[in-house]
Amino acid sequence: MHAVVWSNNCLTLLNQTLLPAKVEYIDCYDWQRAAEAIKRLEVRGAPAIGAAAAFALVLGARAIAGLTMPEFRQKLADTAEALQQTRPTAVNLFWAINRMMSVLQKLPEQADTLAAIAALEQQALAIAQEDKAVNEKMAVHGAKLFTSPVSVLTHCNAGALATVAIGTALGVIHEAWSQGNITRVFADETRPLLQGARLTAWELMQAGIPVTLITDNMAGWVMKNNMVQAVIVGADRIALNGDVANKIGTYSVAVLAKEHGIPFYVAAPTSTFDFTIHSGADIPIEERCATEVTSLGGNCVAPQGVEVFNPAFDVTPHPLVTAIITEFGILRAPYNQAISQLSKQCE
Ligand SMILES: CSC[C@@H](O)[C@@H](O)C(=O)COP(=O)(O)O
Repeated sequence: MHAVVWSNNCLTLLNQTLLPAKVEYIDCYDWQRAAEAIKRLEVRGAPAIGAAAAFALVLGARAIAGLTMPEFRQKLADTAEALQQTRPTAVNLFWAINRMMSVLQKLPEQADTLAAIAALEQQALAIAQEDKAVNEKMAVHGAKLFTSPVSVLTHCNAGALATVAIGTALGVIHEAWSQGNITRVFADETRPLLQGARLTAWELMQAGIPVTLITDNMAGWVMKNNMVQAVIVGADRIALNGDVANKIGTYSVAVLAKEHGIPFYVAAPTSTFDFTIHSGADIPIEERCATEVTSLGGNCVAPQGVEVFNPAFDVTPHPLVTAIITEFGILRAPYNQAISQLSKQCE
């Protein structure tokens, strides 16, 4: 199962809006289709969005190969700008686009558009390849947090479907489970779009990891009854002070974990850290359309015309975060220090 695949100048995306009912792929031959897929959540999850946007830029570059180099640069900058508009919260999108555009700055003076396209493709492939390596390192570091068999709870989907490889939080779960230290995963269904029910439950069942699906409002009761001993989630953007933006509902889970004395872990690669913002207050929170809340499985579940608030993400304040698992190791409070140290390692 691969969420993002690049071959023969085509970006193939597993259509996550149809899972688990249908396993269908979308072949993107132009950047516009890839951008549409990001907006519609056909491809979703912070690292997967970043990789998809990188390949979308290669598609965009191929379409304008015949332009002069100055025109090519300008047009590709417009494409990058349009891709940045697709989803505002996951910083991996901006990180990947910036990495791609920096390739153009490093080209030799005499480089033509074909050389530029080749360099862009190499960079997109490197972004995808690195995500794989980073997932594996996080899994190894994160598994060290689990030294005896426990049940864990997760929210949304931070698995293979959200990345290029094994996932962030689910990568850690997979590794700890293979070491005998995770006995069961409780997956929040994750309203409104049910990434937990549709994607996480499906992924874990495919991997043979015991999973129990619960609705979001059951998490507190599950904790109260000692049915989970840790929470582990992914992230879409982490500020310098350790505040974590992730799928809406994550904040509630973190508050519940604190109340029940359960550790709350976040697994995220360095591409999910925004080293330019000081706190979660600076993280743009995507708001999505009302119909995601007023309908369920295509059926209307609310009165026509009701006012709706539909933030796709929330911010968990850093005091609620027990540890952040990265490819470089485990970060703990004080996060300001740990994250500024991390930013130096990434330079
Ligand atoms: C490794 S993915 C981490 C996050 O991107 C994930 O938890 C999440 O919130 C995804 O939201 P989505 O709206 O499905 O893109």
